[in-house]
Amino acid sequence: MTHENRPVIALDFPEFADVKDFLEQFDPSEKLYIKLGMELFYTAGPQVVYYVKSLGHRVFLDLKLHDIPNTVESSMRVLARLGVDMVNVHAAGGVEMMIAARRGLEAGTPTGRRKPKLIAVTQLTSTSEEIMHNDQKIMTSLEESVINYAQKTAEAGLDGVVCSAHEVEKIKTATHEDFICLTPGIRPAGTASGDQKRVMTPAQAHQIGADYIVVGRPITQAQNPIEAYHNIKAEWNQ
Ligand SMILES: O=c1ccn([C@@H]2O[C@H](COP(=O)(O)O)[C@@H](O)[C@H]2O)c(=O)[nH]1
Repeated sequence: MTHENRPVIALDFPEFADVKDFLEQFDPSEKLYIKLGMELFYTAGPQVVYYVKSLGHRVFLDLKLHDIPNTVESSMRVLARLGVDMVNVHAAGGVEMMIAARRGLEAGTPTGRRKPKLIAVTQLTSTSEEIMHNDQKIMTSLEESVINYAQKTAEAGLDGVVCSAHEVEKIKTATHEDFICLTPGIRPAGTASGDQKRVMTPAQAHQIGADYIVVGRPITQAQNPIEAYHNIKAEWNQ
């Protein structure tokens, strides 16, 4: 089991300048784990990755690739050159697509550089069982669907999954202890869930054995983001 002791901060901002403003609030000696998603990558591209890496932070590039295997493979080959620490795909793309993603990442990682971890999204943490039944017409329980995606991800040889903290124990049993469970949908007690449906506090996520927690708005929209980050980090490491 991995325990990444830093919460992964989701920087869902519209502009590169917002990233700079946010990161400048931290002591430069504090090394963070940053998640960059579609919003920033679509506006700022690789430059924002290079900037965050130049400050010595880790980067999870959360682009959730989901396309035909050939397209995913060639996109992963390109993403592998960026120097990020983790990337992802949607498990719904299927085993063949996930194997292609892995192949692309392996082929694209420059010699001597560590290959980024590759994980797959199971069911988004904004999805409830009702939404899954109505919109996706997957008529199993949500937990069964998540576990099925996790098993397919393991079969494809990926490093782990994105899931909610609620499913971590069952996923580890269905795959293996070292299979990464990265969990968004983290909400400290008393904070708004927003669009997230399957939520847990940092302390509960720790207790249940999540390997990574991802936290966005409870930090980035807090009155004092640095204090919010340190409180969540302390709760996660209790
Ligand atoms: O299932 C998923 C997959 C990815 N995310 C991403 O995590 C953050 C969560 O942000 P909050 O502000 O803490 O809700 C966000 O960037 C999502 O794109 C997820 O929430 N659920």
